[in-house]
Amino acid sequence: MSQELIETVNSEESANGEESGMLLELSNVTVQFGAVVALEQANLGLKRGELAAVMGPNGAGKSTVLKAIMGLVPVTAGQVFWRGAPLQAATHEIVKLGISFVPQGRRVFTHLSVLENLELGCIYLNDRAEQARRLESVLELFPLLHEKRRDMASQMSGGQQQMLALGRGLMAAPEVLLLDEPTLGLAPIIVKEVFEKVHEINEKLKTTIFVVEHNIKGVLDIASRAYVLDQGRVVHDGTPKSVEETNILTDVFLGRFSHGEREEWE
Ligand SMILES: Nc1ncnc2c1ncn2[C@@H]1O[C@H](COP(=O)(O)OP(=O)(O)OP(=O)(O)O)[C@@H](O)[C@H]1O
Repeated sequence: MSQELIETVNSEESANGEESGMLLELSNVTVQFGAVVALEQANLGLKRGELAAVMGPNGAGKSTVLKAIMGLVPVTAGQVFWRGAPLQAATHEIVKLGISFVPQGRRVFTHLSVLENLELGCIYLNDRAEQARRLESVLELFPLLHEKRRDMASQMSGGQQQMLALGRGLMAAPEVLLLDEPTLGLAPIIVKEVFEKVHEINEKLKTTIFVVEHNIKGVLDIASRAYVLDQGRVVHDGTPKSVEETNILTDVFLGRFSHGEREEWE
């Protein structure tokens, strides 16, 4: 490639996103379902290596953020950018770009074994050796899955199935992992284990993570960045510490916002 062409490509790539350090970015994204505005001109982004939490009350639009990235909901305005370029791939192709989605509800295949579930995480790969390498590294990261590798997923507890769902997400060797409520419905001791594992994935594998969570304390303990949503709007973007200092979550959960603006209460 000529120097001139390299510079053109680089400047195009940096038109949005990577120039500002954003690996994945939602820029002014609006998602509407008929009269319901699930996301309104939302700006959220993930820098390489970050673990960003997305928090907010029920119906705030948190899951819609992840679904907009995955092309699972119609983006009516705005754009999702991946490495600075518009993300336009079909949902089933997105995993090949390096984005892996672990949806809410531990959707493992209960009639398949642990190993079979994991293998499905990179079923699109033709390279058998690479599949085997990935399986080995996931089993190393999850000793529990290694121990239970021949068991049927139906024999596992909820927490174990969540670990399996995480492991399957990692079989795609993603640059970015999107996690929707990974601790939902789990016992407190298991919740702690799941958060520790998510943190470990971010630290050890350097996987960039977007995590939607209801468990505020747990997720703020491991996050490096925090978004707060309310009625489809991003009302806070900062460090976990800034979330605590501004008391934003109390205001949002008490309904002290109107159209994205904080209302003064006496
Ligand atoms: N497929 C859909 N059709 C119609 N409305 C939808 C659809 N998906 C989401 N919504 C609505 O969009 C809004 C945001 O939903 P979303 O699931 O993103 O919220 P959330 O913050 O993840 O909520 P929760 O914490 O309850 O999971 C809600 O009002 C929801 O009812």
